[in-house]
Amino acid sequence: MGFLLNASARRRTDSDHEMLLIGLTGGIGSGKSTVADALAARGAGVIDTDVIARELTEPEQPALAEIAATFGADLIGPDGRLDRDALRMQVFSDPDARTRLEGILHPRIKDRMLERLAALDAPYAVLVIPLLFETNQHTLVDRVLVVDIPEGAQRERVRRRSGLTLGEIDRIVASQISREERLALADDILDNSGDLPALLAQAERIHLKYIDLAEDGKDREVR
Ligand SMILES: Nc1ncnc2c1ncn2[C@@H]1O[C@H](COP(=O)(O)OP(=O)(O)OP(=O)(O)O)[C@@H](O)[C@H]1O
Repeated sequence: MGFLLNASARRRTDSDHEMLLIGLTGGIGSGKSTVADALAARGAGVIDTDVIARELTEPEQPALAEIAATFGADLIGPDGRLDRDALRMQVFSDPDARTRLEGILHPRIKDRMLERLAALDAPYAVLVIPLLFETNQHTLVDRVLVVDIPEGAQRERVRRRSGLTLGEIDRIVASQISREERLALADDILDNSGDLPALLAQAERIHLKYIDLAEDGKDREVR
């Protein structure tokens, strides 16, 4: 067993992997995908739960049939594809609906994530989980890496990319854990208030740190 002696091991509860597990999270538009791509390019094993959620709701997938049965067949277009915006609108302001949707997707996401994790060959693994704290999945990982962004820059970047209105962005931000709470729960923080090169330089440093931690874990295993 590796990683039992570092501070992060306190999180090792309902999961027991040999590989160092990093949970990567942050608010909407904070830069999670950018960081995940940079770490993957360095050799980290990256598993993105948003990507898995999209795969699970492709046409013909069992989860999609369950979503249609629960939320209405009109969410599926004539091409068999899920109308993600319509579903988001339905669950966004309705906590019960949101819980039902999570009940359909989360167990499947977790299964697929663990399956991919078992197949990874990498020095450490990064699980990209946007709602890591909100869904209590920080108990799954050894360390939590938060990408932090000030609210002004966050609104601006999301607006530029998504076409959401500022009001819609504010509602999404308000539905997530606060920036302060997220930072308080982080083990490692990347500050994305600067430009892209500044973020990538931090990603490089954290990658080297994780390589070291992964090596330490292996050493303890051997001893
Ligand atoms: N430091 C930066 N300077 C300028 N643009 C940036 C910076 N970091 C990220 N971006 C841009 O901001 C947008 C959001 O970044 P990214 O997609 O990595 O965030 P995310 O946290 O994965 O978003 P989401 O929560 O929507 O999945 C992207 O268009 C990205 O290229």
